[in-house]
Amino acid sequence: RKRQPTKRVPPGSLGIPFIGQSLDLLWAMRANTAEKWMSDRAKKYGPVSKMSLFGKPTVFIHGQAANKLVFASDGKLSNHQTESVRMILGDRCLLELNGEDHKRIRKALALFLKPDSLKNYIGKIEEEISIHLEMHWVGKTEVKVLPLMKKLTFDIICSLLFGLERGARRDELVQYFQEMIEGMWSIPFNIPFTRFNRSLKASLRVQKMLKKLISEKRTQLAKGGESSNQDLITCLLGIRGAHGEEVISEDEIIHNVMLIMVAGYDTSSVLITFIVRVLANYSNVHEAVLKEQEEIKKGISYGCFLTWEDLGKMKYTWEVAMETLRMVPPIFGGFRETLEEIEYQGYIIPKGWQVFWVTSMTHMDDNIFLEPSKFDPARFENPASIPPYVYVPFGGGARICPGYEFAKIETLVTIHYLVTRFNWKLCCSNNSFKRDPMPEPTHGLPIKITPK
Ligand code: HEM
Repeated sequence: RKRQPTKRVPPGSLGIPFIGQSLDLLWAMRANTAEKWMSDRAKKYGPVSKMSLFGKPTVFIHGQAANKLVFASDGKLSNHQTESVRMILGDRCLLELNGEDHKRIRKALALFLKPDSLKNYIGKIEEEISIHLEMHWVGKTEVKVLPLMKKLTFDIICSLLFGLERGARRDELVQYFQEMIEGMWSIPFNIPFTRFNRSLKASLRVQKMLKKLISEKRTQLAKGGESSNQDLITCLLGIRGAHGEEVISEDEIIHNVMLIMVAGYDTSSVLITFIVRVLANYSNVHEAVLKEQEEIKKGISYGCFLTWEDLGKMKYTWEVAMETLRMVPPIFGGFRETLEEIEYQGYIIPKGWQVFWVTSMTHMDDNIFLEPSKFDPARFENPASIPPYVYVPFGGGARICPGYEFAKIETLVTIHYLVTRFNWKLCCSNNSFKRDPMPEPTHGLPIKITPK
């Protein structure tokens, strides 16, 4: 009788209980060798391997088929964040929801984040950028780009998404918020004086502030005070069911507002910072971006804002952004959890295990992108030529980033103002960066600037 081949879990080691390979990966991220660490594992164990990350057995898969499995198998995989992310952001945020609940909240967020709504906010974004440049760039000879872009994107989020004006309250929120995000990718030991413990405390303070904000917005809404150009919180409070009841619970609003803060702040600021670095490193790219933006500037009358049509003309600038995202994706990768035992490439992935996908594994694959280390925006001249599930800076499938258009608008408008108002060069020749977990250029990318 022929023996059935026994199914095997993938090769690899789960390492020391609970800690596994978490510290190795975090160290590699901080040394900017995480991509190498992952590809070394792939060379050693093949396309599917096991390890233990952030307290859970994990299978690392990569390549086009792996991305397809992660992004298009909603019934077999649930979204799953590490324990630290769940405890800090809350269990009602989109990242933790699946099925109907996930659809309901995404639909609500899309009401605000869809291009038709965002079109109305370009002026408000420009206003924040103008104030930012006057305060932090004009009259300076040297600036650090990353911290400034973080400040700018946080201000844009506060103004557009929360309707929170400049002042002491915004400053207090940013301080707690920064403490909160520091422990998101850490081992969830809730022991005093650890990063994780500080993050949890800061998360409670942020939640308290948001509760108060929501209560104020609810009162305003009841008085009929808000109508057009509403902020995200007001928009979510305004969604009503058949009997006039609120459809999104208060916890859901708080947890998702915190998620949007996190998801929208670090990502876009990193993208804009790395575009600034690209423009300093490649004069031909800088010239082409400047030419495109100067043309658009000529068409804007004095005192008027950029329009949706103007953004549509920024084709080359967006190709530069896409190539920057290919080479330095802000999101390193992510996790899913198996809802049932899955068979993949001859191995089984047991129920309840984490599946780990990594963005750069297809972005830097020379079978997909020729000469992947070369910066070449022309790869994106015809986006339809890029095969599915290989270019994934915004993820894919049902969980593809809902903030894509928002990120695109703030990036294009910021770059428009930076290139048309300033010249710059890098202060340090060191082009390296670390991940924490977002990419951070050395010293936050100091540059010397001169006004045009
Ligand atoms: C350059 C900027 C950005 C990048 C590269 C980016 C990247 C991503 C990626 C890769 C995912 C999917 C993660 C997964 O499948 O596990 C994601 C999800 C998400 N992003 Fe973004 N993002 C950006 C900006 C934004 C902005 C500006 C917002 C909000 C205003 C936002 C909100 C979200 C949310 C809410 C999710 C969760 C979606 C879900 O689970 O259904 N992102 N983002």
